[in-house]
Amino acid sequence: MSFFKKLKDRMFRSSDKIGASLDALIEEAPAAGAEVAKPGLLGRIIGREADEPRRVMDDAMLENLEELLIQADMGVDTALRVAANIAEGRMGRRISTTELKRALADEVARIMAPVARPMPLYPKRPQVVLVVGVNGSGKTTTIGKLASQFRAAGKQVVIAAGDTFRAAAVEQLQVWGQRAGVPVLTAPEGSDPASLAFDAMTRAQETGADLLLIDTAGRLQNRADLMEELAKIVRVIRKKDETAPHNTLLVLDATTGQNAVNQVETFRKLADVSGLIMTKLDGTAKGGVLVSLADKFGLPIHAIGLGEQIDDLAPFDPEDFARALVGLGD
Ligand SMILES: Nc1nc2c(ncn2[C@@H]2O[C@H](COP(=O)(O)OP(=O)(O)OP(=O)(O)O)[C@@H](O)[C@H]2O)c(=O)[nH]1
Repeated sequence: MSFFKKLKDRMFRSSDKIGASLDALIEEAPAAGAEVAKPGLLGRIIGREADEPRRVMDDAMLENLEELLIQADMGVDTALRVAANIAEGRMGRRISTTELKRALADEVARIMAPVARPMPLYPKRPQVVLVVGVNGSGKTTTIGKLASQFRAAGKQVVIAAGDTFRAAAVEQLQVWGQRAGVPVLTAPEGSDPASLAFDAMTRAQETGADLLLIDTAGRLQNRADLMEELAKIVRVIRKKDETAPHNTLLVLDATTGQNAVNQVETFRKLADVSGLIMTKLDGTAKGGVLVSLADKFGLPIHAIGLGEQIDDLAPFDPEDFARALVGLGD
């Protein structure tokens, strides 16, 4: 299945997706003084763009557009700038829904293009990938999906179950390891995650593994503890390879909307985040938060999660994402 098809089928299933709101923005009764041209009968039947409803781009419409983008979790700053860019050169003109969607998709794709980058692979063996994020963001699932993809690409992968505080998390990772056909190194519940990371590093080096994926705990209640724990893992693996970790991936749950912005801010203080993976983009109307993140932080978005199955991790394609986000067809 193509990326776009999967995105379109799965992403933003919710009925309040941006596309529907954009349709309503043009079609619904506007504020007093604004003008909407109703489509002719033929236009309604065959749905030609020329016959679509149109609305004059004026201050009221600009304001509606700003509100819509803020509600779509783009964040206030990004929403205002995107709306202003769309209005530029269009003020006083009657525009159709399709024109509005295309203009928005172009703006979104322009913001997203620089951050759409796959996780870089380095000539390092093992390449150490530290995976961070709050509990429930989808770390375990994402590690399983990544392991499976890298394995399918011929890489030898080892997983370290670094969330030693929760037996359930370790068990879940073992299940994903089995599915991906990748060994999962574990340690007794409550033991030191850094010591497990060191053992995993040793094993990965001895066995000539290409990649070592290290899961970490995600409790944010006590930031100082978490920071110390992550710092200790990094210190310990650097005893074996001073350039490690080579990637620090922050896994974010798209359904949390603007909360994801706070998580990036927090985790950037806790660890040297090198890239993002956004999970659960299927079935949420909050995909706009990716635009906000790209605009605010410029961190690479390596992949997106579109479901709970092992092959539901897709590379991030800015144009397809933008079209799916605004509800444009192929
Ligand atoms: N729909 C959907 N669900 C996802 C996706 N990624 C993860 N999930 C689900 O989200 C839930 C949490 O995922 P986990 O991988 O356990 O998250 P975690 O960050 O490891 O959480 P802890 O194990 O609590 O630390 C699970 O029910 C997953 O199946 C996704 O892309 N789409």
